Formats: sequence, C-alpha cells, structure tokens
Amino acid sequence: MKPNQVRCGEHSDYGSVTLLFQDESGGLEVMHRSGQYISAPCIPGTVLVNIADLMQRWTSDVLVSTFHRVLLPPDDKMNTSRQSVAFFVHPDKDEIISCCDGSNKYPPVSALQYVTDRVDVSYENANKKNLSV
Ligand SMILES: O=C(O)CCC(=O)C(=O)O
Ligand SMILES: [Fe+2]
Repeated sequence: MKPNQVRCGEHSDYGSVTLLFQDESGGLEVMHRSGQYISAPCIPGTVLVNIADLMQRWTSDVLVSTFHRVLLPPDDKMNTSRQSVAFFVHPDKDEIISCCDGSNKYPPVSALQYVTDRVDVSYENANKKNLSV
C-alpha cells in the first residue's frame, strides 16, 4: 500500500448534483463549512445528494459544492470490499451556466467547457505527481 493511500481522494464533483448510493461499509467523509471532515455514513433506504460545482456557480455560492473523500477502512476491515454507485447529474453539454441572480460572480461557461477544463487540470496534476516520484 502506498503512503497516504485512500479509496477516493478529496474532490468536488463537476456537475449540478450527484446522487450517491453507498453500502454499509462506511468511509465517506464530507467537508463541513468549518473545514473539518465529517463522516457521512450510509443511512439505509436513503440517497445521499451532493451539491456539485456547476450548481455552486449557478446559485452564486448559495449552494456550495461539497469536498468529499473516502478513506481506507481500519486494519481489521482492510480485506473487505466497499460498493458505491454515483449518478452524476450534468446539464446538457452546450448549456451556458451563468449565475441565476445575474451577479456574474462566475463568468458564464458552457457545461462541456467547465468539465473539460476540470479534467485537464486533474490530469496535469496527476502528471506532475507522477513526475515527482
Ligand atoms: O464512493 C463514494 O462514496 C464516493 C465516490 C465519489 O465521490 C465519486 O465517484 O465522485
Ligand atoms: Fe465525488
């Protein structure tokens, strides 16, 4: 196992909302507005709804995109599997996302352009990381 390995590193989702179905293994944490991570365990029969980045832009920060991550289980559960299903809800690719209060807090961007830019940055960061080890 690599140092600092996690099941899913800290990130926010790119779209409008994400519906997350997770089993009872646990491990998902979401960042509270205080900056502290808090556990978001499975509540049987419920679906977790994450606000994602384009929703934050649309609402001029009224709804805030949530950083989240999935840590490794404790040693005694290290050999157990975990399953989750994320349904990423995205606007149509050509939709222009501008602040719905007219504030222009974020410049208008097409849904596709936003996702493409985010994916580019994440690949650049991954490449930098790989080159530095
Ligand atoms: O597996 C999870 O609980 C989270 C997955 C996730 O955040 C993602 O796929 O974007
Ligand atoms: Fe996510």
